[in-house]
Amino acid sequence: MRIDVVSIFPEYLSALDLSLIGKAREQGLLQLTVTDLREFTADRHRTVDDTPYGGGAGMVMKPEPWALALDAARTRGPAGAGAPEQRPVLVVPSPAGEVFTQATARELALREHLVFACGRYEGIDERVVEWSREHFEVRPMSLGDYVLNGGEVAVLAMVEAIGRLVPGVIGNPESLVEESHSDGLLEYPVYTKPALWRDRPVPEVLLSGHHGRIARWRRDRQLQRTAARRPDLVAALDPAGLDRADRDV
Ligand SMILES: COC(=O)c1ccnc(N)c1
Repeated sequence: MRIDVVSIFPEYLSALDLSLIGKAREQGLLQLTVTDLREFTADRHRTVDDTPYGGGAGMVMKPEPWALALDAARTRGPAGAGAPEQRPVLVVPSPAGEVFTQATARELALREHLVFACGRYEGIDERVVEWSREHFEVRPMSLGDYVLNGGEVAVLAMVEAIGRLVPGVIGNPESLVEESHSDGLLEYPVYTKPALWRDRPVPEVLLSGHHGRIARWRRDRQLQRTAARRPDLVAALDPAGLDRADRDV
């Protein structure tokens, strides 16, 4: 998978040099390039913003630098030989976007080329989004209902959520199976040594070695936790995925 990120604060994305994503880049599992939008300006001050038409507070990001930067990212193309099979996906982090979920991460982890456009100020001139539709699948994307100062933090979260699903990035793919949202439920609580810690014991069943009882206990905890913290997820569950014991929780 190829990932391109365009930002006026490329150093914000240096966290992607670390840990699992950093290692995946070294191993060639992910090709990730971060580009400074200001490289695509033509004036001495490397201007990327201007006042909004129609008035209002703040500044808007100018369209031309973005068009040049996105064209450069697109033609950098996905890994491997030949013309890309799919159009690249242009992800535009925005509180006005579709909500990014684990399902979105799974969907985007299957794509060849993702381009992330980090907006700042009051946002990017809307004509860039319209212009981009010719060569990209354009996806304004929100992490939830709150506002950030720029798209960079959202890109860090999305690249991690997507990148970890790319085959080979996580050493043990088993650990992807039972995590939150993988089956529509929140994950169960986890424990490790010591068995007794500050007068708090580990739940007995987890020490029993009885795999069936442990699986049942974990599933019950998932259902209870999800019902308590995310009733919206319970409402969205497919009843066919619940067995009789689930319904008794
Ligand atoms: C500038 O970007 C944002 O404020 C943003 C991006 C993604 N999700 C959000 N909830 C906000």
